[in-house]
Amino acid sequence: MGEQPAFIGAKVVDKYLDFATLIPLLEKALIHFSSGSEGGVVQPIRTIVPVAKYSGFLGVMPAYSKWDDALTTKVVTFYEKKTSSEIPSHQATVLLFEPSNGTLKAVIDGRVITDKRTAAVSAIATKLLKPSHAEILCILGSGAQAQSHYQVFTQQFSFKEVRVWSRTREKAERFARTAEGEVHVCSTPQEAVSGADVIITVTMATEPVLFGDWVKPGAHINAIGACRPDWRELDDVLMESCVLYVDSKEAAAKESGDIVISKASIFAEIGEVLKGTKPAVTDKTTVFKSVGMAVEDTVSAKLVYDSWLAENK
Ligand SMILES: NC(=O)C1=CN([C@@H]2O[C@H](COP(=O)(O)OP(=O)(O)OC[C@H]3O[C@@H](n4cnc5c(N)ncnc54)[C@H](O)[C@@H]3O)[C@@H](O)[C@H]2O)C=CC1
Ligand SMILES: O=C([O-])C1=[NH+]CCC1
Repeated sequence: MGEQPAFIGAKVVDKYLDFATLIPLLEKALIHFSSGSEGGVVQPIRTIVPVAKYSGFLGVMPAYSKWDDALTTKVVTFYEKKTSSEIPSHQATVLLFEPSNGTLKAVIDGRVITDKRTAAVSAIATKLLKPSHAEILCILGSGAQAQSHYQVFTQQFSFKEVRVWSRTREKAERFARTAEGEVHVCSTPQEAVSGADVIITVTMATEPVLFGDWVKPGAHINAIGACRPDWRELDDVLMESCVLYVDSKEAAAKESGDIVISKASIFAEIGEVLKGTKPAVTDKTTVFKSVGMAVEDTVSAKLVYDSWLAENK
């Protein structure tokens, strides 16, 4: 038997995954992913196992990145109904392998990776697609992704006003209380969205919570939920009238009800915009529909492992 794999928990992951370091790595990964075989990313569509009895899902997300020489698989579970406030709706573990021989090098907490890399990718899309004078940020949802998106968006941009709406007002109020800056709690999603320049939808909704008629023309929307083909966050009016960007065309068209049900056509992957092969439209309403990609977990896990190794040699 060789050496035991390292076990890296959530606190350590959080310490090493700072957005300023993570964002450039994710930008490169998105470019590599959208460059076909030249990009050296091997990432099949994830396998999802429904656990219908408990309204849950288990996803397996493997990827290899030639440029990072990193091989991982994430195993993620997500449950529609929370059984306890202590157990997060999404839990994950990332396994990091030595690519040259397949040895397992590390077992890494994947929850913090999922929260942070998803928010960082939304920030990348927003930098490209937001209107030139973006003053009002609106967040629909108040869970784990709302937290990580708030963190990176307040770090990377300077909005004059941040609004939050959540199904349960008390949760929105808790979100506002624990936020570092001022957050205005709204009573309805329409109130929160009205006049907003950038909107983030981070809910477990299965029916639309954001309607095109409410959205200020030219706003940019990051749509993070609705990762099942029969789940939606955005209505047909918005999906049909926006310029639609995604992380992966193949995955988004298969996995998200926002696209499957509306049959909206995809304009570009965000990696194509970063590469310069597709334009960033900033004078029309844009949607970045994110479903989450394994290669984002790969580069995040490698950053965590390399930082951990440097301190624990
Ligand atoms: N695109 C990506 O890469 C990723 C997407 N996600 C998705 O992001 C969304 C949020 O995830 P987390 O913050 O981790 O979950 P969470 O469970 O921490 O928070 C969920 C939020 O959605 C709200 N919510 C639940 N049902 C709702 C409904 N029917 N209508 C309106 N609001 C509702 C809850 O009140 C809560 O504020 C989920 O849909 C999740 O699957 C999660 C990880 C990665
Ligand atoms: O990319 C990801 O890890 C997920 N996307 C939706 C649920 C989990």
